[in-house]
Amino acid sequence: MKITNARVIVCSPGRNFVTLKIETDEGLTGIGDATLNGRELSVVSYLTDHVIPCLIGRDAHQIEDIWQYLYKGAYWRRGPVTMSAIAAVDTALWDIKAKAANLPLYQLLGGRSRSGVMVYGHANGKDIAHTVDEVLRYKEMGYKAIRAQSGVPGLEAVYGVGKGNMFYEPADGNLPSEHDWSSEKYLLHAPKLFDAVRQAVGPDIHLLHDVHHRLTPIEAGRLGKSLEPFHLFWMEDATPAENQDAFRLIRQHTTTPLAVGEIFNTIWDCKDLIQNQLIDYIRTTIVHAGGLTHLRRIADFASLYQVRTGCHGATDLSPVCMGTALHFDTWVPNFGVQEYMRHTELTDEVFPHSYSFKDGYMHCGETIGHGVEINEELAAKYPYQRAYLPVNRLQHDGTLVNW
Ligand SMILES: O=C(O)[C@@H](O)[C@@H](O)[C@H](O)[C@H](O)CO
Ligand SMILES: [Mg+2]
Repeated sequence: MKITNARVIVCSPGRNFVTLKIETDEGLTGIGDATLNGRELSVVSYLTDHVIPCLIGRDAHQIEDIWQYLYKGAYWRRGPVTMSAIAAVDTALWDIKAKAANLPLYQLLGGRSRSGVMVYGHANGKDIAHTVDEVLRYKEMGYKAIRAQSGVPGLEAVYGVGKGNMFYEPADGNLPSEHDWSSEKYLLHAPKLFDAVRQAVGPDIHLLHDVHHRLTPIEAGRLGKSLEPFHLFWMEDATPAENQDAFRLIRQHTTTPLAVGEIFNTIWDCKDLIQNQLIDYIRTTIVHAGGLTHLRRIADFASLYQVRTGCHGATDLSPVCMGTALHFDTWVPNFGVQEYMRHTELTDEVFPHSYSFKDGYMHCGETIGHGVEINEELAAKYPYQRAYLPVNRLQHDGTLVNW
């Protein structure tokens, strides 16, 4: 089956999405997500100018060979732009292969390992009382796992605290908006938040928290220790992980489980973390980590060390990524949890899909392929709009820190 054409579709039904569509001489088509929040057009160019010309005429069935060809063939390996572009090709080809086999994608991976995919939702509040209300609202909706974030007294805007109730969208500005930060204020506040949340929600709900790379390793150790009484499911991105060894220091101080990896692109970003058992959950997902082909490789490696998966699932990953991740989650033996931030109704209209949510679990559906399509006519009504993620500065002197 030959690849005859490939096209990039950029749309912005409320936020930007980049989608690759591959066509074949047998009439089968497949789509893949290539969205890289705030840097979307660089992936568009990478695909259009450099990848698509190399795809035409290749056998769409040779997924592994095409993956290696794009990864090794570029000479310049890794990085978010390269790996998101490879991911889009890979996802579209898996979609095509599953359609050719007349099977839902998870069947090609090895079949079903579980009845449903446990997901966590986002409870965000401006203060502790508001976050507690939100956590209870998510519990009411059936969620078994809930991430809690709250505003910090004395800080104006804090990561994870959005404006609306269901749809949190951090890329909010034509230029990056500026937030202020104080680790001291946050470290005093977070244990109070989880004390209140745990008391209100009871012992059975899994609670998660995202630190968004904001602490030093020793501060993260302190936070993890102070959250131990509230038995979190995980503490995410406690410190930046360019230096994977930083997690050793956190580990020495706390038994709070650690998750990291939404910004990782390859197995090399998490190899040391995994083999030294410095983390409990790996957050890489389809789009930013080279597609299903590479994500599967990471997950298999992680399984040797009892590290479980917890795929990134923010709204800047399109429904195409979400749908594909749900097939992966349905199969992967060392599954932990899947993040689920709901897309808006308009986004769901642009990307009709067969996945669904019920009682805290998601189901990838039995549609052949990955089960997500794009309505190109509707997509064309919402052209690209520049939008950046915020930046963060220390409150007391304006030093730029991690957002
Ligand atoms: O855990 C998460 O979902 C996040 O950290 C993301 O919301 C992240 O901020 C965005 O994906 C950035 O584009
Ligand atoms: Mg995160």
